[in-house]
Amino acid sequence: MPGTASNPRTPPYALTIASSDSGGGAGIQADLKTMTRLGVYGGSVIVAATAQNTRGVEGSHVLPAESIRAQYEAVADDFDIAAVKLGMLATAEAVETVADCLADYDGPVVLDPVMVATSGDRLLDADAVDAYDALFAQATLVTPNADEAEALTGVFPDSPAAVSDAADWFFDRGADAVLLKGGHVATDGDIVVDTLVTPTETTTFVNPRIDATATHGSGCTLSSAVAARLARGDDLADAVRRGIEFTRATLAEPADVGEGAGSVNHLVGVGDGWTPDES
Ligand SMILES: Cc1ncc(CO)c(N)n1
Repeated sequence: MPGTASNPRTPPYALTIASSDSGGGAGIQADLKTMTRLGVYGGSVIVAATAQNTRGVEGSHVLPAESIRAQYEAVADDFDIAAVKLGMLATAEAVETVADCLADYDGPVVLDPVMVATSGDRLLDADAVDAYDALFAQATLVTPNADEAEALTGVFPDSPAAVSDAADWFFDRGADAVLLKGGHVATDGDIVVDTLVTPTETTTFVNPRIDATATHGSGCTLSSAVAARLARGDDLADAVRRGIEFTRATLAEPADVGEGAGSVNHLVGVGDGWTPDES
């Protein structure tokens, strides 16, 4: 039901805790665009401001822990947060601060363990990886790509047995579910297999591979789309399926912006955007 000025509608509210990509294709910018496209009101806690474009990461400035905490408290005090997405957390101190902020939060948490940008630049300090352990215990879903899964668990998830072993590593640390993304895994035939694993169930999502070079922002988009669908009340498997569908749409018609490989296109299907009612 559309709202009116005197009787506003109440959209679900989701929060991204992640870092700014000045270029706009990944990070907080991808998260907020995705949440908007999926009908969710998005808020943000900015951990670091990266100086970044489609070619690479030029620099990164991490906010002080008290500023990260103050942003979270301002949001948590005022909004009913229906889901949280976690992206680039930069340092061990920031990871610990976020884990501490979320200790009392009991809604769904989608944790994208961002470590390296598509361009190859590091986004997480090496000594921050151990600090993640405190966050896995709070995660409803962890969404590693195959390289992140290997860096964390020691297992490259390119077979059902390896997927199961990698997932067990996250379960040992208290995660409720893991989505092992297949985009970085070579397959026979042009398909991508993403596998959602819970301690009791395994669901595979098999899709034709999109031959995309403009993949910047795809991981951020998927994890925030899943968080948005969870905020809208989907169960986990539906949220993941729809998150994959939206991400595939943004990959299939990439945005030709910047001199680098380009970005996923959050404007897919938007046309010229909102226009005033001229009638
Ligand atoms: C800020 C930011 N978050 C995440 C990614 C992952 O692509 C990126 N490149 N930049």
